[in-house]
Amino acid sequence: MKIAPSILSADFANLQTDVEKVEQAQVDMLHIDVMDGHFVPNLTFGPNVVAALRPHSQLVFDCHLMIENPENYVEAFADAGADLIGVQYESTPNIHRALDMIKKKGKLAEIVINPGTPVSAISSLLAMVDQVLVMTVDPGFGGQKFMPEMLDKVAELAQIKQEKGYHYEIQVDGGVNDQTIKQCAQAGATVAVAGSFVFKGDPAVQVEKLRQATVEEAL
Ligand SMILES: O=C(CO)[C@@H](O)[C@H](O)COP(=O)(O)O
Ligand SMILES: [Co+2]
Repeated sequence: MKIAPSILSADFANLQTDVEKVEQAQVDMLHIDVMDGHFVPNLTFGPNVVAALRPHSQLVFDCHLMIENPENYVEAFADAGADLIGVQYESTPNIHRALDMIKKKGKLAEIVINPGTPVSAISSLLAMVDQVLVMTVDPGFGGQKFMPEMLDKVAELAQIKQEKGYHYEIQVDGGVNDQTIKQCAQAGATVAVAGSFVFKGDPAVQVEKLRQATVEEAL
């Protein structure tokens, strides 16, 4: 299981330091939650923050765009240094165009589904994406409770991937801690985002707890 700390719960006054801490913990990617105050009732970072962090980290930057009409911002995030760009299925009538633009910019493309969206809604997009993100909370805030009923969607995506020979990673995001990550791994998730759990203590210790939990699950 890959680990992707979300900087939504980092210390915004010391963002560079917190990014360096998770990088030293050898995590697999850095999850950057972009919110516009329209698609979700919260505001966070724009491409300028991504560009500011880029020279300070070698990590894969995984930008989770919780914004309306993300196709208008794909280029800006790609140019700012995003490696993987996630767009919410619910955020635009032009979801295929948004994914296509990400790929044309040479970046990894991710489709994200909210708790109310079934896997069947994105079946025609699965062949083209590098990652599918199953939200395990309603998007907008860190520190919410994990929704175990979303795990059926993770299992469904794992089965489709195997049957069709698709290559996407299956990411879970929201309420992931050293207990819920075990259920995610069991259902077939391959990448776990964790914000409040990682930054509520020493990130190195917290990341190790997540790793240990998935190792135990595999035994
Ligand atoms: O996309 C989101 C929230 O909308 C997430 O990436 C959160 O940042 C996860 O936070 P925790 O639930 O792990 O605290
Ligand atoms: Co996120």
